[in-house]
Amino acid sequence: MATKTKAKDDTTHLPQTFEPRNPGMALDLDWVLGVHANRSAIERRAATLPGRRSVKKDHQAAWLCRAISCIDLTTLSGDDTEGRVRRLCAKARQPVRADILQELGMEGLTTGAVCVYHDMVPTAVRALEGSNIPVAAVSTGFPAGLSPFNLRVAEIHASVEAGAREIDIVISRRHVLQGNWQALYDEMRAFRAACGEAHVKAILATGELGTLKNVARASLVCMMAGADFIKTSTGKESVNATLPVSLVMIRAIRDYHQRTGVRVGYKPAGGISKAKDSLTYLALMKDELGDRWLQPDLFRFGASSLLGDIERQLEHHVTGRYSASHRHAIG
Ligand SMILES: O=C[C@H](O)COP(=O)(O)O
Repeated sequence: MATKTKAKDDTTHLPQTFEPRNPGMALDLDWVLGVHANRSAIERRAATLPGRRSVKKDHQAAWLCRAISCIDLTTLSGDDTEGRVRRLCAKARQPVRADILQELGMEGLTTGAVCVYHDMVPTAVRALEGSNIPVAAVSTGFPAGLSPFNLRVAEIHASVEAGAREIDIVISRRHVLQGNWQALYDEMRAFRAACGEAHVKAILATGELGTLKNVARASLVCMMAGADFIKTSTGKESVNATLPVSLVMIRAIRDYHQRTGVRVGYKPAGGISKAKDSLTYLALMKDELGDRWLQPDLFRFGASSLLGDIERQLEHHVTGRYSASHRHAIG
C-alpha cells in the first residue's frame, strides 16, 4: 500500500435514521397544473454541474464510499441466471476488496440494495440472508408497464411474498402524455397499497414523458399518491437519467417536502457508470436538498456497472495504481 489513508466523511455526524414512509395525500390538481419547468434555465444550471471543482483525496474516497452505500446494485437482463444473481449479491455484501476497505476504515460497507426481476427475488433473498441488504424487485410489467392492470398488481404481491422489501414500479406513460393525472394518481395509489410494508419507488421513464413539465407534474402526482422514492428510468429507454431531469425531480421533492413535511427519496437510474458522475449526483443532492438526502434511505443510484469504476478509483486512491477494468467485471 502506498499510503495509510482513511476516508474522510463530512456527513458522519448525521444519525443513521430511517425515514418514515410517505403516506401520500389527496390529489391536488391545482398544485399539479400550477407546476411549470423553465427548460433553458434548468439546462443552464445542469450544464454547470459536471465542471464544478470536485472533492479530492480522502474526501473523495469518502464520497465514493457514500455512493456505494447508495447503489441499488442491479442486473436486469434477459439472460440473468441464478449464478449471476448470487455473484451480484456477494458483490453487494463485499463491494470492494477487503484490504482496501480496511485501509479506508470502511469495513462493513455494503451497497444499498440489490435490484432484480421478480424471478430472481428468491435467489437474491437467500444470497443476502443475514446481511440486512434489501432486495428490490422491478415490477408491474417492467419496463413498458403495459401488461393488464390486475397482473401488474398481482406481480407486486408475488414479489413482496417472495421477500422483496422494495418494489420499483413503472408508471403508465400514457397517463402523463394524455394529462390524465387522476388515472396516474389512482394507479400509483393501487401499486402502493399492493406493496404493503415494502417501500415503493415510482419509475417515471422520463425519457418517454416528452417535456420537463410532464416530468415535474408526474413526480408530484406520484408523491401525492404515496411513492417513497421517485426514480428516473428503467435503464431501457433511449434516454435515461440526465442532470436536467434530475434537477426537475429533485426540486419537486423539495416542494413536496416544504408543503407536506414529508421527505421522498430520489433514484437516478440508467447509464450512470462513472465514479465522477456519482460525485456530481451526490453534490447535486447536497446542494438542492441538503445532507439528509445523502443517506441510502433517501437516495439511491440504479446502476449495473457504476460500482466497478468506483472500486477502481478507490483502489487507485489506496495503492496509487489502477487495475484493469476487467478485474471488476461485476458491478
Ligand atoms: O434501475 C437500474 C437500471 O436498469 C440500471 O441501468 P444501467 O444498466 O444503465 O446501469
